[in-house]
Amino acid sequence: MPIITYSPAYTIVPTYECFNRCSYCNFRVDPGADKWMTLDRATQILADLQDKDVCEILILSGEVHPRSSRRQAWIERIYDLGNLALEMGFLPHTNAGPLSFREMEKLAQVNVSMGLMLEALDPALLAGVHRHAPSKLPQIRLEQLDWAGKLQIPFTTGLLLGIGESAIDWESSLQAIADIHDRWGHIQEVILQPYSPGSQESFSGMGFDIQKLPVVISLARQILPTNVAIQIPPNLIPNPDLLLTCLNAGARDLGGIVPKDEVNPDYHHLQLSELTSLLANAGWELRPRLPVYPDRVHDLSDRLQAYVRTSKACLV
Ligand SMILES: O=c1nc2n(C[C@H](O)[C@H](O)[C@H](O)CO)c3cc(O)ccc3cc-2c(=O)[nH]1
Ligand SMILES: C[C@H]1O[C@@H](n2cnc3c(N)ncnc32)[C@H](O)[C@@H]1O
Ligand code: MET
Ligand code: SF4
Repeated sequence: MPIITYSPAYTIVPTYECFNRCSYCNFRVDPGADKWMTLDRATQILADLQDKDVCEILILSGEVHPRSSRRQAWIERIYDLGNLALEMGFLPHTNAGPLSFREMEKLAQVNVSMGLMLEALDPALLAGVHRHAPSKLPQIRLEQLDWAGKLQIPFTTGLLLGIGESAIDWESSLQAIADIHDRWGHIQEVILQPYSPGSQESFSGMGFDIQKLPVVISLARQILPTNVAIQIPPNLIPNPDLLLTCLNAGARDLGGIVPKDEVNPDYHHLQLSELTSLLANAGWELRPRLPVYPDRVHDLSDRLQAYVRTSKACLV
């Protein structure tokens, strides 16, 4: 049977505080308004996960301003959380927004893959949903993808669909990702993420017309090199038939299946057993994977490769 993958994951949030205010965000709180995740708390959480089928620790963070005096402590905390996860047998994947080259290099030491959504290139968004989000400048994000390539970090990026971008923009954003991948070969997957309205945000847009997702997947499959997988989030796709149509259009990965989707807390995942039988009935085998794809493991440091080999490798 042809294979569809997912990553058995758990999300740790170093902080929800974020100096950006993307108007579709259901995650952020104001700077200073939450307590950062402590290493003690993370140790407890990870200890509770030891006997569960979890391999990836997704470290997803709100952002401290690059010129804030708290920036360095924030990076240190994210580094320490990654290191702790490794030492406790898990494999971290961090997405903490744009980083300086030095910061990226540092966090790469304790992550088997990292990520940053390109989202969209359309400059119109800077007057729309990204009006108060300096981190979402397209040039900054393209530069991040390029730096990640230079550092040979196995990388996840993607498009956020339905935030006011034009349909032409899907093509140019995908082409930009393909071009960077041609240069460095480090993009392991591209997420096609339908913007999904939640209860906390200020935007309250319509959400992406989910019926169009298969079309965007076909477009992505035409533009992206074959060794870049297309990831779609099953909890944001409201009916099983449409999910199967997306797979037929070329999506091959369902991303992190987590107990709580921190970005879209209003959308729950199906039970793994339900998802497995849904796919099996349509002739697909659902199989767990690591947060680093097999063909990218050789890019990791010896230390990280050793962790990959001895991780709870629930899998492989
Ligand atoms: O559960 C989620 N996982 C998200 N992930 C995690 C992803 O599903 C997995 O961590 C990767 O596939 C690595 O295994 C992201 C990873 C990125 O690098 C960039 C963006 C996202 C977005 C989400 C998300 O909205 N929800
Ligand atoms: C982690 C990634 O999640 C995406 N993101 C942020 N808010 C939403 C939402 N309401 N719906 C879908 N995706 C979202 C952003 O692109 C971010 O980079
Ligand atoms: N702040 C980062 C970004 O937007 C990651 C988390 S978003 C909820 O790229
Ligand atoms: S989407 Fe990310 S950058 Fe934007 S406000 Fe939310 S946490 Fe901050």
